[in-house]
Amino acid sequence: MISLRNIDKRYGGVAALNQVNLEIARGELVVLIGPSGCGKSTLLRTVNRMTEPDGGQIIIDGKNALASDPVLLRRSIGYVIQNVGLFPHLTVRENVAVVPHLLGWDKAKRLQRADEMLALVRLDPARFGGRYPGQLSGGQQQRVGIARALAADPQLLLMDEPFSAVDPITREQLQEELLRIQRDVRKTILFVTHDIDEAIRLADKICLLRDGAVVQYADPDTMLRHPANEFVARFFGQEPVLKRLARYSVADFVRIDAASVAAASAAVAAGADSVPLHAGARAALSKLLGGLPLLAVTDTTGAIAGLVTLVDLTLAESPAARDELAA
Ligand SMILES: Nc1ncnc2c1ncn2[C@@H]1O[C@H](COP(=O)(O)OP(=O)(O)OP(=O)(O)O)[C@@H](O)[C@H]1O
Repeated sequence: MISLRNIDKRYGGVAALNQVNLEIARGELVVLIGPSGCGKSTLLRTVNRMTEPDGGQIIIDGKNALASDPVLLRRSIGYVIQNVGLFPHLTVRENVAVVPHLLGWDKAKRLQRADEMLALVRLDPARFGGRYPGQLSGGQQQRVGIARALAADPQLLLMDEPFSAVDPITREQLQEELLRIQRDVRKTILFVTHDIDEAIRLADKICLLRDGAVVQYADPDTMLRHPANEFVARFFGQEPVLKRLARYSVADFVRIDAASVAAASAAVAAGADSVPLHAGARAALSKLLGGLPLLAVTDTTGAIAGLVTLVDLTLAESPAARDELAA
């Protein structure tokens, strides 16, 4: 889908990008990560030519992107940034319909498309479509940003720290939504973040940059288990097994046999804490590390579905550990 070949970009004496090579397959979600100033945003922005590289080739779907009209190229690529950049004087529905409008779709079609996209990001079009961006929370605005980026059905989506301006709980919800949307619509996504857990949770592949160059490009498991060098190992830090938990939810570990459901019900009746099935495994782990023997797990209706324990999350029962044993 995308081939970046020998991309160079210099600002004065600084090499922001230095011979970057990257192959991204159709439908893959690739996260760019690395220390501040390593070139993540610059690399992302060369793909839609908001930054023109000094050298190298960008091939998108077999076409030379550096030879195409940059305005048309940008319209064909979805783009989501940190503070969304919604137009304050347009309604939510009109904001989502901006690119279809630029592409000349007729009004009925583009408004219908906007409503479909709002529903996709779980904003009720009847309730939110007519509001103005200033009447939404930060997380809701971010959802509108995603709906807008998807409105013209681009195959490629560029996301530059899209979730970094929201609180941690909203951020987790948005990550969950993005994974769900990705299961539904499968786009090729290039995603910049500073957040290691976010990278591990979302990425099919992580590209770790340093001083404008690619240090390692691999799936998160490989990156954590087989860091290419000391820099990669230090960047991802301690406890790689726990970090890999970021990719899993409580549903991957829950015990649902009758005895477990009974034990969980008794624990809740005695005042024990619970987590929903879709909660992240790391969130459950931090509760358990607070000294709880078990956590009850609830389903979408709030009914008790089973339980998880510390052992479930950290030892051989975990999918991560099973992978390790199988490897
Ligand atoms: N317009 C510009 N003019 C001059 N230097 C620039 C410009 N844009 C980026 N740079 C420099 O290029 C390098 C890479 O910047 P870039 O913004 O791509 O890094 P980043 O990894 O996205 O950083 P951060 O994580 O801090 O957002 C940095 O040294 C930066 O100072």
